[in-house]
Amino acid sequence: MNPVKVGICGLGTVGGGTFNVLKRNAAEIARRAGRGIEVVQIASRSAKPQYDTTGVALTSDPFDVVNNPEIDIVVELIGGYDLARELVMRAIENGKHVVTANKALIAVHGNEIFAHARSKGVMVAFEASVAGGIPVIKAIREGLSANRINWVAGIINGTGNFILSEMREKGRTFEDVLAEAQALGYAEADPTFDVEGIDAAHKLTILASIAFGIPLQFDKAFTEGITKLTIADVNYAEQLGYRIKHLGVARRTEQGIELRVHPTLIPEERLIANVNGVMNAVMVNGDAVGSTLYYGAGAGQEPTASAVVADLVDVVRVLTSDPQNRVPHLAFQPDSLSDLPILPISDCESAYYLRIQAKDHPGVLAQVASILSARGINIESIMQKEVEEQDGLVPMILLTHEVKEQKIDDAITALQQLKDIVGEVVRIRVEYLG
Ligand SMILES: NC(=O)c1ccc[n+]([C@@H]2O[C@H](COP(=O)([O-])OP(=O)(O)OC[C@H]3O[C@@H](n4cnc5c(N)ncnc54)[C@H](O)[C@@H]3O)[C@@H](O)[C@H]2O)c1
Ligand SMILES: N[C@@H](CCO)C(=O)O
Ligand code: NA
Repeated sequence: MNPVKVGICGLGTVGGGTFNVLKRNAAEIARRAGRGIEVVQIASRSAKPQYDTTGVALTSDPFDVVNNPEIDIVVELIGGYDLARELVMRAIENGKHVVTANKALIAVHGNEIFAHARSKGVMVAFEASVAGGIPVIKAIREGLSANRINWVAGIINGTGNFILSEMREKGRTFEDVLAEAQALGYAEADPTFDVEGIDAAHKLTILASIAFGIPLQFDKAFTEGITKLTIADVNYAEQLGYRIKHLGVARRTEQGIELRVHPTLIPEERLIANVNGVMNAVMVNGDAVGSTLYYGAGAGQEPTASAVVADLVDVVRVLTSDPQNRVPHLAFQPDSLSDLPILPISDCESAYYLRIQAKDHPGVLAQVASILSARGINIESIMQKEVEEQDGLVPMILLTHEVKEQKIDDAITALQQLKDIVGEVVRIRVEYLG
């Protein structure tokens, strides 16, 4: 089948990321979508963009993209309210499906955009608009559709969380960290949107609509940013056992919906209190499922592109005429499953904790180290305990770097043959999960 033809408006942080991910993972994406996805035109302000756009038509006018009869899906990544609205409405008018990362656009003009899209029978997808790469819209809309949602609460601005984390952990100044967030491509074009809570309010508005089934009502959101927070408050909160996080909260009450973003004290033992840097996390509480938590990068080039491309795949799947292929059971189209082998445990790689019981003789440690190093196993750390009263043995605890299981098996066999080592070597696998 012919590839689906896509046009991108805006080749900045997210546009560049989307272009790169589509190119790099083209084969994998086609296996999931059931068709190739080809970028045929890009509207960019720069005549010579920093990406390899060979074979792609470039234009400085984004209306060329939304009016291009060849294009099936328009990806709007320019940002802002007015031009983006005009482009998206025109794309819909022209019968094109739309994917956008623009939360300002959806929160403020979404009701009108969705009505127009319905009348023209096209899709508008916007997963990247909330919490960047975290598929939280999909989780609420699809995975939690059995529930009456009670509340949603989340850290939904990456720039703000990055600033608060760096200030707290490293004592850096607000201005210094904000400048870095801008350089890293996290911040909005106007960073007051990030630090005054406007961006978080846009996102919360979208989450509340999806959670409670209400129209988008950004103008009703209570919005307070992080600019008035002081290090003194962060420290006092910490002494009381709390972290201060900038949170968006949407809660159903008997009287109506709370819709508010502001700095919030959260008990430090909560998972969400430990979400730092540019990471975002959204908790959703439903009457059947209870509390659930979604975590990941809330901003940045490729994390955001991840969500944009996933929306493209969703649209392409719906476009296929075969209902069987729309949502493949195993995520990949059945005729695209690959025959990658499943590895036996001996070929799996991890780090290891080893506990050895040794006799209290000189030179045991050197023998242990030489057995490990002969097999290319690097030691991360060693802890040797006092002689244990009862049996006169010395427990020796080692952490290794990552290595294939086969090598550890060999080493354990060799260690157990040493005359100064008693009993079995205890082995527990270590995963750093970074
Ligand atoms: N950066 C992130 O981490 C992130 C994450 C989620 C969502 N978003 C959203 O994605 C959208 C894009 O953000 P970004 O960070 O990529 O911004 P950006 O400023 O890096 O990119 C926007 C691009 O659009 C171009 N542009 C502006 N007007 C244009 C015009 N008339 N014609 C052609 N090109 C034009 C700019 O030159 C720029 O290259 C925004 O809506 C933003 O809120 C960004
Ligand atoms: N400026 C936004 C981008 C992601 O939406 C943030 O920092 O979270
Ligand atoms: Na998302």
